[in-house]
Amino acid sequence: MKEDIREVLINEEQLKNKVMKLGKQISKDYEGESLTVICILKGAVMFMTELIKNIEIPIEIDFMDVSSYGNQTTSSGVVKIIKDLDSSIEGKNILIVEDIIDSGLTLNYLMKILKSRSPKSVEICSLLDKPEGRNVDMEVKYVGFIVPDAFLVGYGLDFAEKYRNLPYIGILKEEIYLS
Ligand SMILES: O=P(O)(O)OC[C@H]1O[C@H](OP(=O)(O)OP(=O)(O)O)[C@H](O)[C@@H]1O
Ligand SMILES: Nc1nc2[nH]cnc2c(=O)[nH]1
Repeated sequence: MKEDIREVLINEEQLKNKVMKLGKQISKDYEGESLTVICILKGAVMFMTELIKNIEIPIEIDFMDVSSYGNQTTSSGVVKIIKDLDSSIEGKNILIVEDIIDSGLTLNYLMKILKSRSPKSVEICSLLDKPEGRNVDMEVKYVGFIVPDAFLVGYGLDFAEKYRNLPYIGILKEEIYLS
């Protein structure tokens, strides 16, 4: 796997520190409130499990799986729900946890669906934000790192389902996804 990585963009230490900081901020912002954390499968799994260890208020978790990329490196623009939430979110504070916002199409679609279910509030926490890729405007309350316009893998992010278990965020060599 390592030989397919052009450069380590964010190392384990940087990830750990940032996740800790985000967890503290979320704990402070939702103090005295209840919170449901929604993990968007599969890319956000590693981030979400680390993040919730750093959230110090009681939370519930739920999972949703949507896909717009398939095995491609650019969004198809068509977002498909593969797995919906298990529970109702009516009247609840919702925090959507994502690994990356690129075109914004996935979250734009998700926000519309979740807001139509009458939650008390919905906010987004994304580990990575790639503003150069954006096709739709998106308000993101919590962002870990602003990243350049390159295809990233590791810490949950994949290319064709591979590299998710790398403990850092790396830039994938172009010859891997162009071949
Ligand atoms: O802002 P966008 O351009 O919509 O891209 C962001 C989405 O792309 C990735 O999901 P993917 O469909 O690859 O599924 P995965 O999380 O299961 O890898 C990522 O996890 C985000 O959900
Ligand atoms: N793995 C991965 N998935 C993405 N989805 C949107 N942008 C990216 C990216 O850079 N890497």
